[in-house]
Amino acid sequence: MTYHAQNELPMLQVAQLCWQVKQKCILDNLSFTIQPGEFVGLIGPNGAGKSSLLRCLYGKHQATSGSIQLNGQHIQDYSRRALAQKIAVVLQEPSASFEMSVMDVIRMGLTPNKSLLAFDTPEDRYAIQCAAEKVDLQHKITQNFNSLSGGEKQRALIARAIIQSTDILIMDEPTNHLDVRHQVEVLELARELGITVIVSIHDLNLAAAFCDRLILLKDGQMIAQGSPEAVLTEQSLKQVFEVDACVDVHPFNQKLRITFALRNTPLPLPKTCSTIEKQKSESQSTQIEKQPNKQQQTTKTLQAAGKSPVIGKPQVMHKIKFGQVGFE
Ligand SMILES: Nc1ncnc2c1ncn2[C@@H]1O[C@H](COP(=O)(O)OP(=O)(O)OP(=O)(O)O)[C@@H](O)[C@H]1O
Repeated sequence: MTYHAQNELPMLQVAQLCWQVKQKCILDNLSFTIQPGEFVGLIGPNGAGKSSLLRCLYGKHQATSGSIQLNGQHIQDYSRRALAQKIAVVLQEPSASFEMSVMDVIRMGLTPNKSLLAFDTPEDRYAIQCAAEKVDLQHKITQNFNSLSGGEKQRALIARAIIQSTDILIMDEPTNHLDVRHQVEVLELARELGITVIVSIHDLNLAAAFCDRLILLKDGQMIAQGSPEAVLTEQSLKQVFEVDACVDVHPFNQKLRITFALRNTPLPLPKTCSTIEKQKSESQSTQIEKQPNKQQQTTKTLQAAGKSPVIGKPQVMHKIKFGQVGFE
């Protein structure tokens, strides 16, 4: 994270932000600040409000109450063009399909800073070429954007954001369509830009590896914010995602490593087996009282399970004992 003087004005200041749709509260009283150069991750389960919060931050949604200030000025006081000069946005799915080449899509990043009728300068063409190379699409620059794979589209939109040359980059699940190498590369790329990055992300290991700070949301409320170490605890993950997680340190990069288990108790035996186990233990307590012989015990267990005893086949008992199969 870049150094910030203690009293430096936050780049973004969000105060008691609420956003409602038809009386339903989607974002509930969120307050936080973001400093220049910070890499901030929004995390939380599906429907937590990550995309809604990002949409408020880049001015697509207007807050129902509360405020968002960018460099000390209310976000709704910026014109669309002025906002596009400050904030670049990479969305999960492009809202429009672009019947144009990759080069033209990337070139769109230049428009907030150029007049509409201006021709490309050699510097513009160089910037487009460099941005395409950065996202590893230089060989597809003339291809139609709509014919790209999901991951390639995502990278083209990131190239468009790169040449927009803004102070803030907002990305909504930018790693969604990407393979592992490109996931890491996209986040590295965003980090290398040295600008403020706000990213919603589901992969908590990537969030821990790349983000300076995390904001953990659930049901539109902020559950925690702070360093990955402060936010990604086993308790908070259990509370928010309802899964058991093991949080330790990755030996490669010394960043947090999160491993999930859906349950921390052994899987229950199949119903037939556990029923039989229960009946068996009841049978055993009966055995202590009455001391029946082994054959009587077997018969009693099988009868309790509603099955006919098969005398002279002890392997059936063996199967019951180890819970491998039922009688079916
Ligand atoms: N325009 C809208 N109208 C009605 N409900 C909406 C609208 N936008 C979002 N919501 C609701 O708000 C909640 C939060 O949605 P949002 O997309 O912000 O969550 P998210 O954390 O980004 O989820 P995911 O991880 O699944 O992308 C959801 O219940 C969603 O259905």
